[in-house]
Amino acid sequence: MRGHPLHYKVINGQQIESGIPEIDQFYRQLTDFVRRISSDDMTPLKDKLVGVNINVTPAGGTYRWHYDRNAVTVLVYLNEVSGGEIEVYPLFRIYLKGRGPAFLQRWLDWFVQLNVVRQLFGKKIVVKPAQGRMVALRGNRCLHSVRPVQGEQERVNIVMAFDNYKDQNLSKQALDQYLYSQKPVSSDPNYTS
Ligand SMILES: O=C(O)CCC(=O)C(=O)O
Ligand SMILES: [Fe+2]
Repeated sequence: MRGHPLHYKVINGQQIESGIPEIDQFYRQLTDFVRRISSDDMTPLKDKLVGVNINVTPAGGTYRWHYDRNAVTVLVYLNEVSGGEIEVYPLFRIYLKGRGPAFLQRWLDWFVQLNVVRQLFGKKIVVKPAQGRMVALRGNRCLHSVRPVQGEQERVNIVMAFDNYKDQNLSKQALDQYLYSQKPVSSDPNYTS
């Protein structure tokens, strides 16, 4: 694959809940901490499939520049590998939060992640994966990506998503409309308000 491919395997939230319930518990126990650092009414996602995941990124795997759909993401790295650093531009998104047309948000997101824009205006933070290391970010505001994993070993981490209680209902509506409606809607629920 070329560019910044999406290249990883996922153990989803339902598999975690039945097979590794301790991790599901840990996810729910983090809620207070996330509320404190974000000063917002965050909850684990109602959607059990996507709320907590374990990502297994094989050697050579990367994760392209993106924003998460949810407000706060907490990552816990389970092993140390060479490469595989997460790169973050904190609060770099020009975020309309549904107060503008979807095409404009899509264009702003495309523009801001251009190399030249990032290099001129951004201040990048790079974090190496290490066993037990935790990273919390405003996933829908911070532009982030993962550098290629080097060596032979897979990179393994827990990804835990939190969102504002009200926003979860909104984005669920948008997703349901996207999945089930006959009407043409914006092609990607990331860009519906
Ligand atoms: O694995 C990481 O360090 C980041 C993963 C990520 O950004 C995501 O799953 O949305
Ligand atoms: Fe992400």
